[in-house]
Amino acid sequence: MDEPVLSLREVSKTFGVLKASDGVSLDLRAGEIHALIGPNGAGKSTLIAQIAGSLRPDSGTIRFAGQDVTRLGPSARARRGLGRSFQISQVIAGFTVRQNILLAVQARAGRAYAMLRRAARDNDAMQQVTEYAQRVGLAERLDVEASDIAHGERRRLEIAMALAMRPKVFVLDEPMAGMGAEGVAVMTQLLDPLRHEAPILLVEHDMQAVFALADRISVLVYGRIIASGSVAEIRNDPEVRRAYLGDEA
Ligand SMILES: Nc1ncnc2c1ncn2[C@@H]1O[C@H](COP(=O)(O)OP(=O)(O)OP(=O)(O)O)[C@@H](O)[C@H]1O
Repeated sequence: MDEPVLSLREVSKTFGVLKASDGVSLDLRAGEIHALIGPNGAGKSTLIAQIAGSLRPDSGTIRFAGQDVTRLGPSARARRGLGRSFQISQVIAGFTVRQNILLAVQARAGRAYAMLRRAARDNDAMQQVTEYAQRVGLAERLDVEASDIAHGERRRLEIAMALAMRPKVFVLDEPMAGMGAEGVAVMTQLLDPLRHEAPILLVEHDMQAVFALADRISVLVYGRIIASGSVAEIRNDPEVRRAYLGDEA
């Protein structure tokens, strides 16, 4: 089988006496959605920070696209296509939807923020902005400032921006957070086909969405992966039910 796009081996991180990551091994393969679930404080954010490069593991290795990136910082990883592609802070509130997506298109092209005005006259870039907006259902909202759009629209804007960056993997940190059932359904439909553009590591608390989307699920508890398998395997795993899922399975 091909080498996984992203591969963690025995990654550990300790804060004082607390083992936030305790020998975590995890693979993300081409074409898949791999969900990472677990209770609050299990160490999901700590793991994402180590994947993004903003936190250095104490031990273990992180390989990405065939290279050991364990010692690389966030920007070196981002340049290789390992973007932490789903951060709320990445949306600029005072910019319109169009300007925000354009920034992501330009960032991928490696051009600076100062080029924004000139880029606005760049037909190719503007064409791409329109296409990304259409894909996430924001074509009618292009001229609205990001601060004036609804929460669900903002999350869809983040997806458009993540798409525009064309990363080699998507690391999605709770994309359903704060959404009602309808928003979750819309977002689930949006994310579903994305796995074919780049595999997705999906950290998410909404179990309906996880069960609908995941090819594989890993369960993190107290910094350790206690189980990894298909949706059916995880739903039926007695230890997972006890530690996390309870009635939701
Ligand atoms: N910089 C830090 N210094 C000390 N302890 C930390 C630090 N970052 C995280 N922790 C601790 O590590 C543990 C794991 O936290 P983390 O935020 O990774 O969990 P999580 O699974 O993302 O939780 P949630 O689902 O609530 O976001 C927690 O006990 C947390 O208090």
